[in-house]
Amino acid sequence: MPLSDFLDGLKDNPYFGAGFGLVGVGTALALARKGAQVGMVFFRRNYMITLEVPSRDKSYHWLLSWITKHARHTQHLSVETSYQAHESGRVHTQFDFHPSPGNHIIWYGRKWIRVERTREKQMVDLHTGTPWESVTFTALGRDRQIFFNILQEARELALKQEEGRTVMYTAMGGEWRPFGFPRRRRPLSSVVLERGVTDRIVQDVKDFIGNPRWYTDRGIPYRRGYLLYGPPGCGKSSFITALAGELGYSICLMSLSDRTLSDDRLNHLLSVAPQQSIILLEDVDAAFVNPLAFQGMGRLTFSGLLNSLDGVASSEARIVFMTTNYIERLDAALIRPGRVDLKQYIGHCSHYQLAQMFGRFYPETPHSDGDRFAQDALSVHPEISAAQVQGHFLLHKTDPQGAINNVREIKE
Ligand SMILES: Nc1ncnc2c1ncn2[C@@H]1O[C@H](COP(=O)(O)OP(=O)(O)OP(=O)(O)O)[C@@H](O)[C@H]1O
Repeated sequence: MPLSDFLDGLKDNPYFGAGFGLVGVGTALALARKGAQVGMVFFRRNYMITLEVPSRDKSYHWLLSWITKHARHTQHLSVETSYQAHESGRVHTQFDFHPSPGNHIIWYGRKWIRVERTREKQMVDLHTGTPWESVTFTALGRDRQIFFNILQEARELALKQEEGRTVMYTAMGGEWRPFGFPRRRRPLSSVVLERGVTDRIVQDVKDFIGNPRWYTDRGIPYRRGYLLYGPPGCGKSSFITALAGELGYSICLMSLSDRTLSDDRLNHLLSVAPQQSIILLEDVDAAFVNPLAFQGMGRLTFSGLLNSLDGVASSEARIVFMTTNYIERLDAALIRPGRVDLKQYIGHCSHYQLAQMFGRFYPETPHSDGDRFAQDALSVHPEISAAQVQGHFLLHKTDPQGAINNVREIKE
């Protein structure tokens, strides 16, 4: 049979005709899909711009706050809880809301912008030990300026939040992360220490910050160490927070009893601490009861700590504050000059402090009331902490006479 007759025969076959039609439709669909994909890629390449910001980038956290502000109506949030328990039993908790992973649409600069926050379950950022994250901004058009504007605005927003505030950083893996929202600066006058103590330390720190040349001319590392010691609740941490506020510095808070801390990590953290910050090592005795004992605890060694402290040097003023309730437990090598240049005992309230605190809390009362309160309180409780006194005042918020008459109850 000639070929043309054979093909005519196939055409007339109803089964074959239907199959041919299906194949045709399938092919057309596949082609259309491919075409759409290619078209989309072409469109993306030529008419859309994207910006990816990985979580390791400095602007990542600024941008999350920016997105929170602009995606105000988003119903999909994730929470970032900052929690810190101190040896003394104090606990800080803070909840920050951010847009959850997924897509968010934002109207900005007369454009719709798609913001995609992704979190990789399989990938971990080795620096911080947290899941790898990124945000990607996609906008129509080819003008990158919009991304510059967003970054700029996010930075300004973050700086504004920090204005007049003290930023607290905490160590996350190998880097410092802001912990909670920046706090309102605490005025130095709100922490009442023994007469002359505040001035002594503030003067010393200001002299240090103001005289970098003195150090460089003599080839001395530009750093200064402070140790505040004494019973709990007497104002060590509060004073350091207020001092940071006074200087316009932030605080990098670290606990040496953190078991994941190694010599290398400590060294690294101290060398990458943000500029203009006070490094605060709280409860230093907790990790170093005895230099031999902690070799089994984590991988931080006593000599590692000493090396890290000695290595802390930069052209920026580097200030390290340590606090402890038990100075007698500290190894002499840790607190020798060069590592600790100024030691200050912050003790139980003196007559002077009690009268001052009374006057600050009840400003409308005469001096003599403050004196009477101080005298009565000390006669009943010779060793009393400022935290206890503050608690007592809070019980008698609007009743100064009640605070005086009930001094016996203070410790309860
Ligand atoms: N000298 C002080 N003047 C005013 N308030 C104080 C003073 N000392 C403590 N307080 C108040 O008591 C609370 C606890 O104080 P803070 O944490 O500063 O004590 P601390 O000495 O650092 O204690 P710890 O040794 O337990 O860390 C804070 O709320 C603080 O406001």
